Amino acid sequence: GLRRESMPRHVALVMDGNRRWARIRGLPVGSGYEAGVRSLRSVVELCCKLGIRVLSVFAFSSENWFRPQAEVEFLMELFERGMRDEMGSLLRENIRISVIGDSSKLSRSLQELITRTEETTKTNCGLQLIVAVSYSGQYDIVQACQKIALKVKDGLIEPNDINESLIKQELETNCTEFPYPDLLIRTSGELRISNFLLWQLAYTELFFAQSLWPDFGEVEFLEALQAFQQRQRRYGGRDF
Ligand SMILES: CC(C)CCOP(=O)(O)OP(=O)(O)O
Ligand SMILES: [Mg+2]
Repeated sequence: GLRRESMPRHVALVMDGNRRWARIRGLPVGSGYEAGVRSLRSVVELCCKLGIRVLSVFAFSSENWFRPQAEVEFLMELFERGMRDEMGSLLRENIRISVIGDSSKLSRSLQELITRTEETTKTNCGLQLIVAVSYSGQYDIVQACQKIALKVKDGLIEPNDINESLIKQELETNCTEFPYPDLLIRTSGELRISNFLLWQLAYTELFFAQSLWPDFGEVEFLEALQAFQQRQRRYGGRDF
C-alpha cells in the first residue's frame, strides 16, 4: 500500500490523449477535452485527500496555439467555464490556484477571470493547483533571463550574482514553495516532455502511463504514486 510519509510533495501532470479518447468513441474533439476536465477534477480530489502539496498541470502549451482555430476557441472557453464552475469547490477544498504561462495571448476576459480566481484563492492553504496555460518551459526560462538581464542593466545585480537560486526565483513557478516536481506523470503512452517544465524537472521522477487522460482515474493515479514510492532518488549523488 501507499505510505503517506513518502508521498510526493509536488506532482506534475501532462494530461495527454483527450482527442484520441474522443476519436475512438466517435465523439467530437470537444467531448475529449470535457472528459479531460472530469479526470482533472478527480485527480485534484485525490491530491487533497492524500495531502499532496502542489499539483502542476499542463493545460495548454505555447505550441497548442497552432491547433485548429475551433479547438483553440473551445479550449479557451472550457478554461473559462471550468474556473467559473469550480470556484465553489476550490473554496470548499481550500485549494489555491496559480496560472503560469504567457497570459498576454489570452482574451481580456480570461485574463481577468484568472486574476480574480488567483486573488480569491490566494490565502487558501490546502493543495496548490498550478495550471500552465499558454506555457512552455523554454518560454519560462527566456522570461526569467529577460528579468535577470533587466536587473543587471539597472545595476541591481552583477552578472556573477546569477546562480541557480536566482534563476529558480525568476521562473514562473516562483508562485510555489515547492517549484521542483517530485513526480511527473504523462498519459497516453507518449514518452516526451513536450516543452513542459524544463528547469524544474532536473531531478524529477518520470512516470509514463498508457491510459488516455480521460481514462486516468484513481486506480491509475495510485499506481503512479506506488511506482514513485519504489524509486531510489539519488539526485546524482550516492554512488550505489
Ligand atoms: C490541450 C491538452 C490538455 C490536450 C491534451 O490532449 P490532446 O489534445 O493532445 O489529445 P491527443 O494527444 O489525443 O491529440
Ligand atoms: Mg496530445
